[in-house]
Amino acid sequence: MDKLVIKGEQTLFGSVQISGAKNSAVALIPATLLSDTPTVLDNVPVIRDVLAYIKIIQDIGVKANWSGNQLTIDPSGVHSLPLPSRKASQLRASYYLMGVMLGRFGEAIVGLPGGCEIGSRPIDQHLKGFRALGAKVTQVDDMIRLVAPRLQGARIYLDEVSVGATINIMLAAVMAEGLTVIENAAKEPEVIDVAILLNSMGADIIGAGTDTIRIKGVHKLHGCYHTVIPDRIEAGTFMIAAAATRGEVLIDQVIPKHIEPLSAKLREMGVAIFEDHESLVVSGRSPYTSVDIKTLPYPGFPTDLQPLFTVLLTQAEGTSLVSEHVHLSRFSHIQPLIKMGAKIRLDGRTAVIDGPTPLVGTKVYAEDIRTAAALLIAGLIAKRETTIIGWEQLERGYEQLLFKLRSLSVEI
Ligand SMILES: CC(=O)N[C@H]1[C@@H](OP(=O)(O)OP(=O)(O)OC[C@H]2O[C@@H](n3ccc(=O)[nH]c3=O)[C@H](O)[C@@H]2O)O[C@H](CO)[C@@H](O)[C@@H]1O
Ligand SMILES: C=C(OP(=O)(O)O)C(=O)O
Repeated sequence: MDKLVIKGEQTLFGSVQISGAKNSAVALIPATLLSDTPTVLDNVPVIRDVLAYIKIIQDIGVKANWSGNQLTIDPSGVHSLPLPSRKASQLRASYYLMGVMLGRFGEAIVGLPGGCEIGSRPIDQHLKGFRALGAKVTQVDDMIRLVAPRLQGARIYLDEVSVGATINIMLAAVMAEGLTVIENAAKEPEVIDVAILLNSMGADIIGAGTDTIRIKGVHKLHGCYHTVIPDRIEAGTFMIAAAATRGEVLIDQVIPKHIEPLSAKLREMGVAIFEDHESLVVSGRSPYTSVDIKTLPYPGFPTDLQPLFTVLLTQAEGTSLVSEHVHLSRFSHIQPLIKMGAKIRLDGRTAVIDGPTPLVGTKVYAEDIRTAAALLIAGLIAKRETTIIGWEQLERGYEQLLFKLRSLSVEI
């Protein structure tokens, strides 16, 4: 199926269980290859990026077995092989095989990563970290080669707060000689999740979740059992959808603190949110007032929810400003939204949204996963039907999305 047709003017009601986090799972899976005994990962989302990762590691001798959402990874047969670009470009997180292979075998040959096309996404900070640990880095066409028979701990200051670089350097440094200190590190919950896994495997990491992470190298890691944290972006998607459709949804199996930057903004515009330990209820209201958001590294407002929040702001009274400070040109959702009737203009890295405007369903094209999610929400509130081409991007990161939406009374 190459298009998704959404009936307009729908309201979400009911409860939904949030799956394990895509951006954690795709880092935890390669991290398990640093040991030579099996690790059990629980709450792993069955999504396309995870399945692609499993295929990649199976090709280098790793055994992986599913039991529901539990994934057992046996890396005892892993061997180092070049990861060609056609495989590495299937997803962003293939870059973690650089840190893992370098840490485990002292050598890695990995193609440049893929992922959402949301502007330039350099990996210079990953390479700066590997160089600081003593690796020789060369690039031929779209392949990166890293060599370091023995990695040596180092002090690394990141010029950009990067989730990928922070995790990749942690992966390479866990078995390096001596102490590594990452300064200006990313503080995202996914960084902490990886550090918890590595520590359960025998690593010595402190400070994950702050901007200074200290890693004392150890000689060997072992397998363990670990549960993937809930996907805060999936949770945010349902929260915004509930608010935009003026519905009421219980979002279950979440860590409310991880979604605080979104909850705070929703409350500010008039959405009612009731929090419990592992769940929250989002209750849509009318009218909403305009608010401004600025995407920033955690605990700032997450860039991955910016396109979706923009849709909600088209329904708020007044002018809202959305400034993108992480992926500076992440605005491919703006044109399709304008086609649906939204009043949005772009001024550099800021979208200016005048609302409220009724949206009208039409045929729209989604270039990446969060644009697809944004257009899905736009389709739910629009008049008439919306057809999304490129909707299969959603399968990269949303587990059983259509099933979950149908259970919230959505016709799709
Ligand atoms: C698989 C995964 O986890 N993807 C997430 C990860 O992507 P990803 O790890 O690619 O994003 P980063 O946190 O690295 O990027 C943040 C910013 O730093 C810049 N940068 C990054 C690395 C580098 O070497 N040089 C550099 O300049 C990027 O261009 C961007 O402007 O974090 C992003 C920011 O929360 C999210 O949008 C993605 O969903
Ligand atoms: C940008 C995203 O993912 P990736 O980094 O995998 O492309 C995302 O999940 O919104």
